[in-house]
Amino acid sequence: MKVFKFGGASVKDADAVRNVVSIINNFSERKQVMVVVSAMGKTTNKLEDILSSFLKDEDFVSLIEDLKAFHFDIITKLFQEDPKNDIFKQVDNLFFLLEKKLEKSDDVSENELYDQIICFGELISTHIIAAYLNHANIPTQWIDARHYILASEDWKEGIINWDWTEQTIRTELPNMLENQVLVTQGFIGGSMSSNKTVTLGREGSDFSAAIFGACLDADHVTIWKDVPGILNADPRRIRNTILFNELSYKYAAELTYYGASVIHPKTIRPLAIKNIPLLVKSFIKPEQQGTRIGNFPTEEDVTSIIFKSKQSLITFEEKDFLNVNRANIAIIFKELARYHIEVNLTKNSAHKLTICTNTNKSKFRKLVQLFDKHFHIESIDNLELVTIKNPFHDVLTAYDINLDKGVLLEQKTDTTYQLVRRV
Ligand SMILES: Nc1ncnc2c1ncn2[C@@H]1O[C@H](COP(=O)(O)OP(=O)(O)O)[C@@H](O)[C@H]1O
Ligand SMILES: N[C@@H](CC(=O)OP(=O)(O)O)C(=O)O
Repeated sequence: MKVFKFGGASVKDADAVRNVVSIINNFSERKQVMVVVSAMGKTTNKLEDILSSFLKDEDFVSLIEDLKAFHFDIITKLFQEDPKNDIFKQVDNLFFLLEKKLEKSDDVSENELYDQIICFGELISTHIIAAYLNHANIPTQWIDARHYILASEDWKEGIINWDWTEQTIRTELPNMLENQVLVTQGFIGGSMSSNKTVTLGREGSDFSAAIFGACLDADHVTIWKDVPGILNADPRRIRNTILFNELSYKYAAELTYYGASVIHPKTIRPLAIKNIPLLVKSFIKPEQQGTRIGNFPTEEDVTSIIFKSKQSLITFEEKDFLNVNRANIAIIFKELARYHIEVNLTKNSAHKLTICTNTNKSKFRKLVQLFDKHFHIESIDNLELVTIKNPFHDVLTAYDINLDKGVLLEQKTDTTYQLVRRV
């Protein structure tokens, strides 16, 4: 069996959905294929705006209306010859349920509410894709990922219960895959302790595809993108990029760790453990090979450039003229792990520990609360982490990487050059 994952860009309008259906038709046997789909276009960002307006007591209803109109426009175009198709009622009902969830309650934290609202993007898109596949005479069943992927109630970044998830997927899905296409949501799972939704981290649909692929021992997992495959840099940032035909799991994991947004960082591991190939292919030119990620030799001499934006440098400076020592470094790192604060780069000197991390104001406030007694804590925001794998002399000039606004931190090893710059 195989798993196909389609992201927001691949289902952003009616033509895009038609293209997805033609890929499923042409590149699968209409069975033994599990299709994992994200929310359409920028729907997840729109849902975040709706939630934030609701929390600020601003007008969120008109934002819901806009999002509903966006989806209705797509289904009206797709089901022109079938205006009575059930999908119209289903989408209407999902928007009704979305509005119902937006009711003030003191029992529900903002993060928990976030997950109950944000999941609607994927719920709506998968209903539409499944209905359109059936409309195109491709037998398809919609399934609810929350019944198969179980996660902890770490809202916004649920941690997978692998044993339960693997057992359920293995027991229930193979039969269902026998003679039809299964369509399900990326990015969402069900809670282990209630029947609530838990999301798996922004852009986490790739990870969902890897979970299904690993649990079903798939022949391969294909992620369909708007680029020809994995390139040595984001083509939106660098001209004349190079396509990797083959890439080792290790190198791919490294690129995603440094911030290559083309695949979610959690995607590689479950597939690498089972040696399941991960293909990254273009939904614009689906007949092209794309990139195959597997157990290939590491690419020692390819230069790759990765930009990770929305970074902050947080500095912990000792208040008592004590040096930053092993003991307090350990305490700081323990708390960073507890609050899921990513450490993308570190530097320590006699009195200071500096970390480069993803900007997150509320997590920063938490750190200040925790460590204020012993440390002066400062954050510098609006930064970008640039990582160059296998750099060469003059690499910055060659790739036109401009440092005019200032570099705050720089680190070089034999194979990797990293710098944090202002943007
Ligand atoms: N190394 C890279 N190779 C290819 N694409 C990259 C790379 N780094 C960043 N990207 C960007 O990732 C984008 C695709 O990811 P994304 O927009 O998240 O897709 P989707 O939402 O459809 O899953 C590309 O359009 C490209 O600009
Ligand atoms: N819709 C979610 C999950 C996701 O993975 O989306 P995409 O595949 O479009 O990056 C998000 O935007 O975060």
